[in-house]
Amino acid sequence: MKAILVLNAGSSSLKFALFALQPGLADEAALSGQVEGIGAEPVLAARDGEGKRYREPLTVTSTSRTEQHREALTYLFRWLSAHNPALEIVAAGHRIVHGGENYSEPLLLTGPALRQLQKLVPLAPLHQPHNLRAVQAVAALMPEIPQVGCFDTAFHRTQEPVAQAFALPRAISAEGVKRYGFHGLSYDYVARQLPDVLGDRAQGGVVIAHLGNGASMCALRDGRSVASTMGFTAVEGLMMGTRTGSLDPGVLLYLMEQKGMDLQALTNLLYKESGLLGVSGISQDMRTLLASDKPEAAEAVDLFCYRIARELGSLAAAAGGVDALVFTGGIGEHAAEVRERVAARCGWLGLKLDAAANAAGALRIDAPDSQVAVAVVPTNEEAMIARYTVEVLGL
Ligand SMILES: Nc1ncnc2c1ncn2[C@@H]1O[C@H](COP(=O)(O)OP(=O)(O)O)[C@@H](O)[C@H]1O
Ligand SMILES: CC(=O)OP(=O)(O)O
Ligand SMILES: [Mg+2]
Repeated sequence: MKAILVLNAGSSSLKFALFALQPGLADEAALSGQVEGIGAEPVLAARDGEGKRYREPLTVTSTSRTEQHREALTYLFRWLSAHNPALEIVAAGHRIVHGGENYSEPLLLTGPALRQLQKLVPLAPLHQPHNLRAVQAVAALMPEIPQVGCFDTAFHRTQEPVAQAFALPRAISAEGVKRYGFHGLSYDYVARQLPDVLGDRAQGGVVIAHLGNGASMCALRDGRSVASTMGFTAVEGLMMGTRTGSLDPGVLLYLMEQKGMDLQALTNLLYKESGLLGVSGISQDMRTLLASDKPEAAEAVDLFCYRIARELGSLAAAAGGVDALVFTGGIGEHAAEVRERVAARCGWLGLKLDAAANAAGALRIDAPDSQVAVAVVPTNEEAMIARYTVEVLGL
């Protein structure tokens, strides 16, 4: 059977999925998984449509993250052809984090488009280079198949100009220095489920919190993005696994002037050394922090939840009121304690959780007398990419 290969390359992981090409493409992949721990000790973990699980460490020859990304791709292609003899890959779809000013729809990746996208690498250093490397690797190994790029920024292009603007001099804004927003494929997928989960409220003011390793929130009205916590790069907004989120820019000036920190040191600080990892000094992984009894871990989790509640207030204003709050992403879907602690700070909105439903990870977790609906909707960026790939190629 023919299949679509989906690749979603992150900073330390390479997620993949194979979707059988059939009428009414299923959200369930025939085979999916990820190579995680790239840059350290990469491991491939996967499961097939029948639920059979695979887990194997990769033997890599290099310790460099970039080199290991390359090795992971080669390993993955070999592994895929050994494990899916019945599936013939006829097209590939990729998550490309930054589409910049020009790309607001999924598109067939050609040489000129790839050169444009390469220019956006400095705007998404943790993602864009790996996304594009995956496209090159597929082109080298399967030159005959078409490849489609799906952009994380695209979903937010419906925002009004005022929501995308920085208060910068006009000449700088005119160069495209504005708020783009990210996690758009995730918001797109979740937004399409909302009518079933929320009924009429789906058309009202809805805030979706995508809480993964990277984390952001998006305000929607009539199912479209009106505002987002992430801006020009994927470092603005919420506190994340290793990223600061919003930071007074004066802190950067201070660190440059008083501590002599240069561009590389500040980039590492903003993207890799801060967030849950930096504040706790223990881990970037929410599971580890929730299980820890160290006060530093508790402080990190508390700041994470506080920042979400603060941003909810801001997004409620942008959306002209909030009828529903929706959690998604690894933390949003699985960490009941985080949802509970965020909700506890949002009582002023008339938001109340049903504690038992929340602990059970139910789809709707608001209490009967809550004025705001609260839901947990698992995201599926890979299924969204597969659908767009089929659409763009007319398969
Ligand atoms: N059962 C769980 N409880 C708490 N946190 C979880 C659980 N499962 C996953 N997470 C957290 O989800 C985060 C990763 O989210 P995910 O959406 O998979 O990230 P990515 O941005 O890499 O796609 C990690 O912080 C991890 O600890
Ligand atoms: C844009 C972004 O932050 O993505 P991720 O959550 O995959 O790191
Ligand atoms: Mg993610």
